[in-house]
Amino acid sequence: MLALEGLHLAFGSLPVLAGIDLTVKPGELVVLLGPSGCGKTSLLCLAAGVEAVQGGRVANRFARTAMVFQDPRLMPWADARDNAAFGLKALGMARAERRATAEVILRRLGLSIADFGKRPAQLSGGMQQRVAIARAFALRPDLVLMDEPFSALDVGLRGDLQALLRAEVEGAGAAALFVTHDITEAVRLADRIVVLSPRPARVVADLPQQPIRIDAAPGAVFEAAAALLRRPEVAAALAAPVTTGAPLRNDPATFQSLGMPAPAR
Ligand SMILES: Nc1ncnc2c1ncn2[C@@H]1O[C@H](COP(=O)(O)OP(=O)(O)OP(=O)(O)O)[C@@H](O)[C@H]1O
Repeated sequence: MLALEGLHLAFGSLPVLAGIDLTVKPGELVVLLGPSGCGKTSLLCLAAGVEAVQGGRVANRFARTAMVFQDPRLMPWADARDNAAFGLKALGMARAERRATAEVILRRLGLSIADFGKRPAQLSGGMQQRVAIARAFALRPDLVLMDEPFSALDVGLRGDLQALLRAEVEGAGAAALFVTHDITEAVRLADRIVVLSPRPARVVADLPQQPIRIDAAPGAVFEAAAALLRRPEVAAALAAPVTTGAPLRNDPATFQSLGMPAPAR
């Protein structure tokens, strides 16, 4: 289990986290949803141990933690296969086995054999992000920390990668803490959604979700997002209009206000 207890963080005089309590249990996909700049990346860096704890406690009892960033951070001189295999050398795996392991995961994530030998500059943004996800899952992590890994991608591609990511997390039996400011992404992925307030961040809601089938109609995603926004504390944290009691119209303008495309009629 990952347990964050009473985390406080400030950068100089700027308070960023104001007492965060959060747990991630084995096998659970927790989405951390909050407005831009509220401190989500900082929280993830504390959980990963790359930011020093100032106040509170981080206890990570998972055996192996991997991280995926918004920017794929691939080695520009290495091909897709060597990038995906990057962490395996440190585990003492021989080169042939590293490459074979990377190929299996790259294939699962939608790369073809013709792509394995390409360097990042020869791959699209979406393919680069697939390689970054492969690099993380090649380690066979039991916890994956993800910082808005799809936010630079266009909407259609994001849907594909969300589906692949969920399959990968479930296939590995891993737990995941996934940061986003996109409510539709949150409802598509989460077993649990933890909502943060604007900076300094506090947890305003911690809500179990009925996971939506990844191939569900856009209307189902809309309904789940709307249900979340009917909670005043969530709407306030995300600076969305409070929708309590008000009928949500199933029209393109309503979808647009939620940052998602309207479903095809
Ligand atoms: N190393 C740093 N030094 C000083 N200020 C920082 C540092 N890192 C982050 N900040 C500030 O802390 C606040 C929270 O940043 P953080 O990146 O954690 O937010 P976020 O919720 O991930 O934002 P976004 O959704 O835009 O990615 C921001 O105001 C940011 O400018």
